[in-house]
Amino acid sequence: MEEWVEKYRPKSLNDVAGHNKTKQALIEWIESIIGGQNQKPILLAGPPGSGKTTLAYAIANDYAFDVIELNASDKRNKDVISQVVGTAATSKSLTGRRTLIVLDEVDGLSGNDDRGGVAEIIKVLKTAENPVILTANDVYKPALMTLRNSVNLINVGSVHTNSIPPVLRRIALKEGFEIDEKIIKMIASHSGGDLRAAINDLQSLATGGSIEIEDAKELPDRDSEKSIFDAMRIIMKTTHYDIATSATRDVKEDIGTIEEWISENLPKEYLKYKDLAEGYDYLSKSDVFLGRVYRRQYFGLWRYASALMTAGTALAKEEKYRGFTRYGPPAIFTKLSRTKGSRQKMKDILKKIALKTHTSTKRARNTVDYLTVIFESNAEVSAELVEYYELTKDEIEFLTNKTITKKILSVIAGKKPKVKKETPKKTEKPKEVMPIIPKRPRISEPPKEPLKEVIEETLEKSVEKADTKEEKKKDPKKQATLDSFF
Ligand SMILES: Nc1ncnc2c1ncn2[C@@H]1O[C@H](COP(=O)(O)OP(=O)(O)OP(=O)(O)O)[C@@H](O)[C@H]1O
Repeated sequence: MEEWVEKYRPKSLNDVAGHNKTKQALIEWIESIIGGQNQKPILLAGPPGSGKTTLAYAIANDYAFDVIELNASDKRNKDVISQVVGTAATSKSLTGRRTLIVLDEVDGLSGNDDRGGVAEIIKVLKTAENPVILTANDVYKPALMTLRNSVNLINVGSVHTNSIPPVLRRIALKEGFEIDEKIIKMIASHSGGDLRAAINDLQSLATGGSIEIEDAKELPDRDSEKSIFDAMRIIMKTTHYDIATSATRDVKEDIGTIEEWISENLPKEYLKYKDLAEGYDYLSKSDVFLGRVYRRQYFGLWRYASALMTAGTALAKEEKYRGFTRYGPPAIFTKLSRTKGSRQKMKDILKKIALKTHTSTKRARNTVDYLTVIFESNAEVSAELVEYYELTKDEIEFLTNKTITKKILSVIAGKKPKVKKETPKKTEKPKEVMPIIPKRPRISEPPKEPLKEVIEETLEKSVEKADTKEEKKKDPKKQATLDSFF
């Protein structure tokens, strides 16, 4: 399916929503270049999806320039850059038109990479005679400090919320579907000035069938925090290390949840088996690190887990997949919420068994396995077990089925003594029942002799004992010392 953001990318500056000052600055810049003046390259800096690349293409189109784009997915090494920016600079393209060079996502470059890093780009830009437009999200990265001096920096803000609805309305009209104005407004306000996100949201709602207001309410809010949907899109689409690792920076979900999201969405994006296998390989490695972090509290390993998860999976693909992908939340979460009731029931059963058998609930799982087999084969034993473990009807049914449960319960009912309905006759004397008094244990038997005598006798005995001990001590012959051994 074609991505609407590409399909409806404005061809002319007139179609670019908002950014009036930027458009004016670009027009003046290109006209002065056409007029033969030397101009520094332009660096368009602004949030994702605000239209930086679109602006570059639109101006090229309006002034009949061909575009050579080097985006982050291309191998922007020194040779490629100097070949494109350097040698092509003075010549016209095959069509005889001039060329505009677009270097996308320069904030993805690392400062000291000598094969296509910032230093190399600056060197090449100085020799470039063709106009160059660079784009970046985060121009204040330290790596771009020196680059900022070699360019004309234009800050492109996010698209104003009021400029978004007309774009969405136009797309809906061209796609031939009707959409409630309230939903349009909702998409616009959710987008937080990211027009690409707004168009993607519109497309994902439209491809889901009818566009309902309830669905629109579910849209991720991009205003407050970066949404997990954006993070997915960035990780799945980019082939650049820095961009991938920073994708999850402002996402509110924890790292474990992000891992589940990547795991869920990877096969939706990576259609080549090799890419997919490699992607999962990185994800599993990240999981190993994450396990260590949790188990051993080695928080230093955290960043390796995060890098393997984001950049590892992003770089696993050979090349970018174009086209629209509808990312979604991990199925495991919906499954868990669906099965919450039954998991709770199992927990209750395990707790009961664990309590009676003095084991952990983990061990009690084995008992459950045996129980289900016994329930199916022997109703009498089952009845005893059910009574012993104090299982309820629901719980028995949960472990087996309705018929077996009925059988077991009828055995239990049959065992219970029947309550006599007739009341005993008043004249009849109740039979005397001899109570069975258990024999007391010996220890607690009272001494047969009177207490006083017993005490006196014991005292006498102990005095005698002490005397003989004293005598023994006094008898030197009987005293064994070390000397006596020599
Ligand atoms: N101001 C705009 N007017 C009309 N369409 C826009 C505008 N901004 C963005 N879009 C739409 O969003 C898509 C993405 O925009 P673009 O690639 O220009 O964003 P960007 O600012 O370069 O983003 P990134 O920083 O992620 O590269 C475009 O293809 C276009 O469909």
